[in-house]
Amino acid sequence: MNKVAFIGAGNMNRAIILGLINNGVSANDITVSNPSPEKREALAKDYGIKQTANNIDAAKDADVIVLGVKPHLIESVCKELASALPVNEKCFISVAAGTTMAQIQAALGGNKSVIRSMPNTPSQLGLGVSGAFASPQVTPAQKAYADTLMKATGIVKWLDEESEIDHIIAVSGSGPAYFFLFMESMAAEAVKLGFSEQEARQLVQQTALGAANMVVENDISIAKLRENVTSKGGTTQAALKAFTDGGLPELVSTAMQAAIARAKEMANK
Ligand SMILES: NC(=O)C1=CN([C@@H]2O[C@H](COP(=O)(O)OP(=O)(O)OC[C@H]3O[C@@H](n4cnc5c(N)ncnc54)[C@H](O)[C@@H]3O)[C@@H](O)[C@H]2O)C=CC1
Ligand SMILES: O=C(O)[C@@H]1CCC=N1
Repeated sequence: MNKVAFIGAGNMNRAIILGLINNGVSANDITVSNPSPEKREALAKDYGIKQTANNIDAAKDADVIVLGVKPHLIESVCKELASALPVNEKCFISVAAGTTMAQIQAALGGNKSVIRSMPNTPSQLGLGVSGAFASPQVTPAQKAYADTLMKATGIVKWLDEESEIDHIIAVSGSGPAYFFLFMESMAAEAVKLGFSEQEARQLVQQTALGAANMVVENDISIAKLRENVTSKGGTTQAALKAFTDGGLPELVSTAMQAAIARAKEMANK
């Protein structure tokens, strides 16, 4: 079991493909399909993987098929593949938010091997997080192979309940965008303070990188790391008071619950 097809050459599949290539998966074992040529051709040119406009051609020799199209297209892509391929022999990994196991299996024509995975875009750096929930039909060999694939892009958390996928979405699937918004806001203020856009980006990205690495490298709580920056009566305390007075912790909770609610709403379309 070593051939993998990616249906869709968009942001998420591209991030996973880059993660796999950077971790030594052979380009010969990877095929990507996408209706329009630009993104799939760029992937083929840059990384040597195979590409095609035809989903069935991409998937026919694959052991694992990663479904990386927008949620509203997952069912039609599954029906297309099931109409032409022996889907009992394959393992499908859907990365879509808000498309349920039941919907995917029904579109594939029954109880097939399906894994719902929720990755995130830092997968392209090998720094991704993937939550994964497997249907009972997934064999131990398929699960082991899917685990290896996902681990090439970062850490993997296997889930016991499908509903936990929505929680992974709220934390790590959508999570990079929360940090990007925060960094954008800091950079915009840095520009207002007189730094050039390039300087502002450099200051903010290095601060974020340093803070994230301090969390990774130090075996102490994140709260303690925050306290270590916060001199009593000093500048950080003044800034943090503005955040808490403005309701930042509650707002983070509201935002994450909104992501969960939206995932459920998408599933009930
Ligand atoms: N972008 C992210 O950070 C994450 C996205 N996801 C999931 O990944 C999936 C894809 O999202 P993105 O990559 O952001 O979207 P995207 O729009 O960047 O990529 C989707 C790609 O699918 C292609 N496509 C459209 N119809 C197709 C078809 N019939 N057959 C093959 N390819 C087709 C499009 O041309 C496009 O290149 C979604 O279901 C989303 O929920 C999951 C986790 C994180
Ligand atoms: O925004 C979305 O719906 C997808 C799922 C998680 C990240 N991007």
